[in-house]
Amino acid sequence: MVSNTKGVSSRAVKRAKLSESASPDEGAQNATNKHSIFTKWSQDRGVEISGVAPMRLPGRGLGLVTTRAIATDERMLFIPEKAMFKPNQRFLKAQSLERASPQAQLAMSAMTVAKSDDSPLAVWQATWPSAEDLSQALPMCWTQTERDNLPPSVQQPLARQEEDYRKDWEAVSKVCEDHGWSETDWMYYWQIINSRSFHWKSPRGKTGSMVMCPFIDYMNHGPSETTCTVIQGPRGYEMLADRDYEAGEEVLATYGAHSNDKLLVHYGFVCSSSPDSPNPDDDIRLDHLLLPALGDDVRSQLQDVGFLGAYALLPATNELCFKTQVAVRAVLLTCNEWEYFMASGEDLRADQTAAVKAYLMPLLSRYSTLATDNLNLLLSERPVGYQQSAADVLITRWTQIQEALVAYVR
Ligand SMILES: C[S@@+](CC[C@H](N)C(=O)[O-])C[C@H]1O[C@@H](n2cnc3c(N)ncnc32)[C@H](O)[C@@H]1O
Repeated sequence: MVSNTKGVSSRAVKRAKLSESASPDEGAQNATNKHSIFTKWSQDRGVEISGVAPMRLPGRGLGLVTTRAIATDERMLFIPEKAMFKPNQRFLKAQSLERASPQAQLAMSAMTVAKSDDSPLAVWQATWPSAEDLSQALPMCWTQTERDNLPPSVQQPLARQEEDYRKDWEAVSKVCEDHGWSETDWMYYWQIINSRSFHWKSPRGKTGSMVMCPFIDYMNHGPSETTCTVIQGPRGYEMLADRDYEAGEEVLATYGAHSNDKLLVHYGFVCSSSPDSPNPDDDIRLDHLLLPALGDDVRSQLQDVGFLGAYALLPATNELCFKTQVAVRAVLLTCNEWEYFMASGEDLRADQTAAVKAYLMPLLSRYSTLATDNLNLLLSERPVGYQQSAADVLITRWTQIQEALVAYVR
């Protein structure tokens, strides 16, 4: 039993379940209604909303937009703990799922409620993306052709996500079978939780848990230092304006200092980033180029000092990350020189920046060729086997990679 979802008016539920009509105007009207109904539903549960409202935004689903001018530090949202949807520990215990991952526990709790007749979450569910929206956006659901075009740096976080998904499915598959729910049903709720949950640590509890928070889950992501502040207070989450806003501006929160590779895998989008306006959180991973080039001895030396892997070019500063600089110097320098650089960040004798760049040039040039080939294929008139949305996001990511490489080797 999830206490914070009790008592929803069944009239509101039925209204929210109105199917979207064939007429575009009526469809738009219903879409507006379901967001108004959910806004009221959230307020009835103690969510405080001031000066923001949900709005459909091109290329990013729904987002929160200011309805009036907002001053720096003004509170736009407050989500009390009582309005949060939490894992249902009693149900999880009864199903022997206490040891499942926090994501699996929350997804299973949400699915159980959402699939019940007259679901108390129906008003909220009506505002979530559809299974089709998710499968178009998330690489884990893409066809092999689309996945083959992903940059090599995306493969590792994708493999990790698939491993997490597989373990969670193994943990819950029997419970799903008992309830007559398919893996496709389950995957939808797993993906919803993956992209819409928060980590809440109750001031009363010893441990934290993953939760869902109504209304604030409309908020789209922006890079670090460019977004509103979401803080956890003793009674709930607050969202404060980071600057003055005019009416009609989108307000963003940051989901973390994530690279675009990670955003693509977990959330199905990439932030804009170009040499003129780089994303401070982005990096262009170079492991697939550098690790094979280093050789066994150097790799083992780097492993000993904790510098093996996670090599990157940083588009925001047009520089190589420190680990990459250490790794290439392990090839170029004597042991003393290398250790001096590792400890001080400076070269003992002449500055090795140009030598490091010269070492990397053939590798980066190979990567640039791969980016060009993939872009040519995606930009060809009719790339076979690609959904438009997958092709678009791949074009964006490969262009970012290509631009960062060109800016560095210039
Ligand atoms: C917590 S939800 C935010 C609300 C969501 N836009 C919706 O329509 O329900 C997270 C999802 O929003 C989308 N999103 C968030 N930030 C975005 C951004 N900066 N650009 C494009 N899509 C974004 C992604 O689909 C992501 O998985």
